[in-house]
Amino acid sequence: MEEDPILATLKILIIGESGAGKSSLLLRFVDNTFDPDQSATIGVDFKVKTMNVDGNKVKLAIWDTAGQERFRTLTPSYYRGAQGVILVYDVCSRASFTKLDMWLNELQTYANRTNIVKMLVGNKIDMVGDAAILENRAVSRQEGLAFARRHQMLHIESSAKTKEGVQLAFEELVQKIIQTPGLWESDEARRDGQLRVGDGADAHQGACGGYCALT
Ligand SMILES: Nc1nc2c(ncn2[C@@H]2O[C@H](COP(=O)(O)OP(=O)(O)OP(=O)(O)O)[C@@H](O)[C@H]2O)c(=O)[nH]1
Repeated sequence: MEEDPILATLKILIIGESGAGKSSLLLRFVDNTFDPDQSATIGVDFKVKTMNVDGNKVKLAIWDTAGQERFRTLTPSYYRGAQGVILVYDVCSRASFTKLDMWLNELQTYANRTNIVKMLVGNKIDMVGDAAILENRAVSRQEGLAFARRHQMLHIESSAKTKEGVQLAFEELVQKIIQTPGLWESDEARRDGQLRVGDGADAHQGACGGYCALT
């Protein structure tokens, strides 16, 4: 049987504070594993995954960068050509949320596409799910959502540990990229009618109206 052609190859970045769970989200998404002793990223890591969104086969090149300043090198080339970015904070760390402005500034400085699609991910919700440990939460879901709206980002809360929200974060991001005209290269695919968009009038907004907040 003939395989579906790849509609596009997309460059996705993961940025955010050290320890927020960037590498863990990548590992969960690509290899479906979790390491409680995940070590800090030095420089840049890179993984490839093919996924299917709305019937479109898309190849993702996902770049995971070090959150720690001393391990950060080659910043401009890291950002160049990216169509999507996942901005990660830890729902138990106020500092990781406060630092989001800095990451957005860096993104604005180095990314060469103005219409890059952004997904804000509040990670480690497994740490706050139980009433007994509710006091761990440092950033409310509403606050995360409000920040995302202010900066035209999608928003999801996730756990790389339990898998919650991880697949959806990548899917929603890719769906929005594909639906953004001029953002990805293969315009021939649109003309040739290869591109399939989800059924229904709200296809442009994804499964959760453009701003995902898992309950
Ligand atoms: N409980 C819990 N722990 C997590 C989760 N995601 C990551 N961790 C843990 O948090 C720590 C930091 O995770 P990393 O994935 O290395 O974080 P990072 O953002 O890539 O950090 P840098 O590489 O330094 O930028 C590790 O001990 C992970 O196991 C999560 O969803 N839940």
